[in-house]
Amino acid sequence: MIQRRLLTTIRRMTEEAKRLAGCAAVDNHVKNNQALGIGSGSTIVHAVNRLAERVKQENLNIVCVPTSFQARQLILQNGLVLSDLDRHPELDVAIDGADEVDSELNLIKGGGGCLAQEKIVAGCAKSFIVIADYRKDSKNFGEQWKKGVPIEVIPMAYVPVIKALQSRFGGVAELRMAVSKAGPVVTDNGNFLLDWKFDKVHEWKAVNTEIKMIPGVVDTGLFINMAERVYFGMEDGTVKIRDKPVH
Ligand SMILES: O=C(CO)[C@H](O)[C@H](O)COP(=O)(O)O
Repeated sequence: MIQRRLLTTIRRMTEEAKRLAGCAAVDNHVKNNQALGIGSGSTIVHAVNRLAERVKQENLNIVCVPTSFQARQLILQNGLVLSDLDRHPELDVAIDGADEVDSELNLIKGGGGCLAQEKIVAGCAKSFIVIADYRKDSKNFGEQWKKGVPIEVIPMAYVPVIKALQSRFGGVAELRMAVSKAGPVVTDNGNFLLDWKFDKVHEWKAVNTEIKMIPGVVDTGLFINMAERVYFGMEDGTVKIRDKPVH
């Protein structure tokens, strides 16, 4: 009973932390006449709610490019203007969640399986802003996020890619299985997902490039040197801002 209450309290606190991060990012980065990239996951829901509120209150002229089927639904359900990269290949800001953020502001993304479109959209934005709760804040990858690096692969290549990953970089790579469907998770692009559980801290920029060179790999959940700023919603109700370090 006490344990259940504690779990409910933690869940509520985490949700509030996500909300605070999402609102802060929208309030600080969204201006009139912008084209925005809309990320995927549970944290972005709060950002889109806040965006819809501001668009209504301030009569803003905003178009939104989604990173997934979920993001598209969110945009439509909130009465926002849906666009795409054909019409808006240059975005002012992209806002998205993350599974883990390291001290250099590199990210692991793709826990929700949308990494390929998320990376394309983030790459089209002048500013890529990340929103996350306090559990995502790490010095090195793997400290907080234990599910590995998601990697999207062409279905016919999943076994050779698993073999290549394990022999070149160690660790264990597994095909992500669906929960309410028999068989594997299929991405919005019709591909499979691998979760590569690495067993050491790597030089992530080089590893990302090498993984992308394996035939059959569509993209990785490693977002290296892409995020400009991260908003962390904290347990105490504050928001911590972290900018990309200047070296
Ligand atoms: O990369 C993602 C989906 O592919 C999400 O942004 C990431 O998994 C974070 O999700 P959440 O906000 O639910 O913690």
